[in-house]
Amino acid sequence: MNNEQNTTQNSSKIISKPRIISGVTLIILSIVLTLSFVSYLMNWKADQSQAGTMADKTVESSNLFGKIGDWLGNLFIFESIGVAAFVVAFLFFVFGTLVFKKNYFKPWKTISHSLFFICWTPIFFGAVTNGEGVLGGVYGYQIMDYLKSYIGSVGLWMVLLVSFALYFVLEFNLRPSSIKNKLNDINDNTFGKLKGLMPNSEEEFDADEELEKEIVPEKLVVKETPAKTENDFSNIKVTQEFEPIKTPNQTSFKEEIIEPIKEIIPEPIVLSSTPSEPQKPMVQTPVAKVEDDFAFNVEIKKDEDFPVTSEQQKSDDLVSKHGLYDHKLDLAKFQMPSVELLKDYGNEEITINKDELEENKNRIVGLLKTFNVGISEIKATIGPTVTLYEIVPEAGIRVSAIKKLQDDIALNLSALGIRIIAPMPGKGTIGIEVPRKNPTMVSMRSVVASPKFQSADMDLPIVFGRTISNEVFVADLAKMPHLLMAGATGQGKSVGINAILTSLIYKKHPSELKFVMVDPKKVELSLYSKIERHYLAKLPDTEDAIITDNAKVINTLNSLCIEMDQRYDLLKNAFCKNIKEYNAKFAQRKLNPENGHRYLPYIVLVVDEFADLIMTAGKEVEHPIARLAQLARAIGIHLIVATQRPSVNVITGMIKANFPARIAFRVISGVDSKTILDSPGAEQLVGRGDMLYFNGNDLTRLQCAFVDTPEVERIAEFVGEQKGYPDAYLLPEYSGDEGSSTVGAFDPNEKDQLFEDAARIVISTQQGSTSMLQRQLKLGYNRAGRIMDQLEAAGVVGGFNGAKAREVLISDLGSLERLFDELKGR
Ligand SMILES: Nc1ncnc2c1ncn2[C@@H]1O[C@H](COP(=O)(O)OP(=O)(O)OP(=O)(O)O)[C@@H](O)[C@H]1O
Repeated sequence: MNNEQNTTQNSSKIISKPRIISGVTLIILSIVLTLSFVSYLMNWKADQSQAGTMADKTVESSNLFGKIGDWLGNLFIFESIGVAAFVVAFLFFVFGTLVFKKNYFKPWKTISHSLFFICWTPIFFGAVTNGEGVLGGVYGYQIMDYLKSYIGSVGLWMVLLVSFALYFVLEFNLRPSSIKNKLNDINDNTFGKLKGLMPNSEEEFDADEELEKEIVPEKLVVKETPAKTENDFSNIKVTQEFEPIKTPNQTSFKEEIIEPIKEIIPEPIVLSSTPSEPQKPMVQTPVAKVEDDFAFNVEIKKDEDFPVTSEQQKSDDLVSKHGLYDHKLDLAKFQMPSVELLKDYGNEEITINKDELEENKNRIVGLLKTFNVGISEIKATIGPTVTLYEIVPEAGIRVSAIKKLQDDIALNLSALGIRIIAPMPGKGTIGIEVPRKNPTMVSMRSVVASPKFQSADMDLPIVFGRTISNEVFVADLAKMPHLLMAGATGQGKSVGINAILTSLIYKKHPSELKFVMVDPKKVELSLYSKIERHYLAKLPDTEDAIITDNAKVINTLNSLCIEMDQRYDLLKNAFCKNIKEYNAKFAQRKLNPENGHRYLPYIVLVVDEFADLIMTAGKEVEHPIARLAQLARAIGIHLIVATQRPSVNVITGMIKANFPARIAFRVISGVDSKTILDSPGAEQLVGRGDMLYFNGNDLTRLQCAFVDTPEVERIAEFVGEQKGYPDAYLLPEYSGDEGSSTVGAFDPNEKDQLFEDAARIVISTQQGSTSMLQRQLKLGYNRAGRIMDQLEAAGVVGGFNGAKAREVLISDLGSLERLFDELKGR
């Protein structure tokens, strides 16, 4: 009471008087009720016989609160809910504390617990006592009786037990795993540690608690003074530590208490027998001992322990019902081409011509001598086209010194078409590549059939040919992620493109890969038109999938940009980082096709003569190409761009920056080689598929595999004759600067926000170029194209003019402002 009053006084500054009064009243009421109930339970038999004698002064009640207490006990306990009446008293107390804004109890939790016990306890005691006594009250007995008559004794008990179990599960959120955890916690309990010491009487229990308090600081002392010596430890008076718990039961305790102390600190004492030795961390010993006594439970959460989202459940159900989505299903019977379709060019084994080897060796050694480069070792590796002579210079000759001579040596050997690599990357040698007199042809058949290619686990595997050590060379286009090919005419570029396309067709199902082919020469890729409905992609409403008209290339490239943007949106909505993740998610049926999701095939854009395209369409082509090259990697669009003319106005800085992987066939000059590879060497190649492959880091000399036109034809026919899709893969429609497109009347309501800015830029620069708008206003191609159309409709610029910029129809900004006013007035 005093405490309560104190509390009340302390908080009276912030709690209003009525609150204090009602809070105190409620708490007093709860105390009165509790005492009345206790007293009633002790005397109910005697007091009940006096029921109804409230007004009679002569009749005395034995209840602590007299007749009122008796009446309260009778009302709440006997006539109502039996011992559950205590819960009512408790609720009064709870409300009292709440009035004082004390949150000892969580109100809703307490009320729900209380309500359960107010309902459940009377029925339970009613059933246990079968109505005898007051434990269940009249209410308890009657409800129990009612239930019993309907569901029988067994049913009644089941209801009681199940409701009790449910209460625990729901109120305490009990699950088997959490029960297990709780049990483990109990195992870990400190009382468990002192299992053997558990006292029997309550007194002993209290003493044990004291012991716990004492042990904890003792442990800390030990931990914090690891350098203690024997003398130090002698200061620890075990008996003193436990002095406060000396009770009448001390003797029995003493034995038991000292035992754990011995267990906890024996080692440090032993250690202290060698005082000079630094003390071992004593912490370890007690920990180890404690572990001996207790089970150490480690719980590893399983997948089932984590909540399964409804989305996941849905996809799991779909997968279990239909299996994973199979993108090949539309062309389930499609047969991949067999190696037999490729021509067997006979023996491809490398023959060693010893005379040739000797002659070359002598020539190299002789030449190096003239430059005072002594050789301590020379090794030859014979490849299909060239033999690599690796030279280890004599001791004292630095590779850097030879490197300086590189150009002189190359000049002297250039007549032979020799390439010098000084030093060989990663080796302390100089490499000299000398062409073989009788090179061995590398057939496409041999490389396609090679285990290396057959087992290549890559997204877009390409088998280029063989390395200088006759090894099959396979690379992943998806990782490059785009490829620039250059080489003088007749050096094997077209064969190289065919080798790439053939590799991909041999490895990829039509549902996984689509080609967009641009062939300004009109004849190089025409063979592939047979596989239009299998492997090609095209713009809607176009007849031929293979694009030979440069004007159409711009539309196709812009359409690819739209496809790229759409794919990025799909990936974003699916929370995927790349096409692989996206397709895997789609296969697992986690993406709903009704939301636009679809299986995304890789798209490979092949441009056979890029120089021609740049010359005719200029920046209109360069920009979408650069944009695709910059962004398309993650969404599975890869570019292969080939050119005969590796000049800087074709292979611009922008193109080069976005094409880290490059191939150079033989070129005319070292300058061309530098343009493609950033280093000379391609001019020393021997042609006929001899090539250098640069992956951004290393330069590798390769002999490109040879695939002849009839072979490509056979493959195309084999694929083309099989059932294909109804049409080629349709790219998104592009309604940009098309020559044929007609631009409607100017609609001020549909005017782009940047319309006026764009018009001012066009007038001040007098250039009607969409790409210029893109650059200046930092717009996407599509939006810039739309603005250009609006400018045309408003009469600012003229119509589409092919590769050239549009004609600007207004000469000065003043006239433009007048036009704006006029447009506003419309
Ligand atoms: N990998 C190769 N192995 C053997 N011979 C080859 C190889 N590549 C090309 N050749 C030979 O070189 C010739 C020209 O090759 P290709 O048609 O590929 O050259 P190109 O660079 O495409 O020429 P252009 O640019 O004029 O079309 C082929 O007909 C073939 O005889």
